[in-house]
Amino acid sequence: MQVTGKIDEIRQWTAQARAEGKHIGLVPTMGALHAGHVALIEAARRRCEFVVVSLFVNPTQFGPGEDFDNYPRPFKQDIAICERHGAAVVFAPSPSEMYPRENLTWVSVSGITEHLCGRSRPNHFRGVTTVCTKLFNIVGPDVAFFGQKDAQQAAVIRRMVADLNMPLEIVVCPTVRQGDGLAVSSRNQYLSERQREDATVIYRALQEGRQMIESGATDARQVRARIEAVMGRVPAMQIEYVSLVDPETLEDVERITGAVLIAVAARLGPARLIDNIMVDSGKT
Ligand SMILES: Nc1ncnc2c1ncn2[C@@H]1O[C@H](COP(=O)(O)OP(=O)(O)OP(=O)(O)O)[C@@H](O)[C@H]1O
Ligand SMILES: CC(C)(CO)[C@@H](O)C(=O)[O-]
Ligand code: BAL
Repeated sequence: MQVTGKIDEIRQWTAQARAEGKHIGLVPTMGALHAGHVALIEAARRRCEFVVVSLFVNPTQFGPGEDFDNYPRPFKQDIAICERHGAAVVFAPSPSEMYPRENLTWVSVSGITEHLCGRSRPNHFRGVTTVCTKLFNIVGPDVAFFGQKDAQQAAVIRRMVADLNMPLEIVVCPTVRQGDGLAVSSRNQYLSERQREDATVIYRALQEGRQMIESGATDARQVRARIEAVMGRVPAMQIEYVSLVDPETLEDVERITGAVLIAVAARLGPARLIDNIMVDSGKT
């Protein structure tokens, strides 16, 4: 496995792989790799002969007061995980390699970025879409792999790629969970043992929402109230949002007909946690 922080170098390596007829898969990450990332790398390996994993804590997607400085960066461990799971290349640029000058050019998706996490993280998705565009331009992947855990991010990237005719396919992989249902996330590291236990209420609450819908509930307000009540059993849980939205437009739904995405965000001590499930009411 090769490792580089240099754009010129990764370009040479991917050009060579392309010339050899290999499909290039890209797994964009911010490092602190875990089972969720490993599932993306494995999905990439099944589809592509040449898998690039990027490790880059992207400053432009963090707002003031967010955890950019504290975000975990266990570089050696990440390299070992990529090697173990068969990546061909790790691309781990520095901030100055990615942003050598003041950035004046942004890629931003309107509409769907304004719901859910967009409300509390105003420039977040602009940072994500800009850095993903840069990564796509640098690596030139045939396929890029994202996780459903960040459902809004996946929807935004899909939309950007479609709207701008970017020549790659986006694959979204299912959320990897721990045995008790908690979605695996790098930010779970911020939780104390007690908070880690409390965090399991999020998935239980989502499951209650699923059961209500599968038992025939069609009023989104009622389902939301139930989810909030279950999460509220943990006094330390500060709910940011519980939303039932259309999976593509991410607009709130009032009456549940067909597929609905239930998405939540909450603060628990030092961590901001997000999770979601897709539920199909079977009604059209
Ligand atoms: N539990 C998971 N299951 C599937 N994919 C995941 C999971 N967690 C993260 N991913 C995906 O991995 C990619 C890189 O995400 P990132 O490096 O931000 O990890 P993260 O654990 O989501 O970190 P954070 O806690 O900062 O949100 C994203 O496409 C993300 O959706
Ligand atoms: C897609 C991404 C790597 C862009 O920095 C990041 O938002 C993430 O890790 O989900
Ligand atoms: N996984 C999403 C990246 C972020 O929260 O900044």
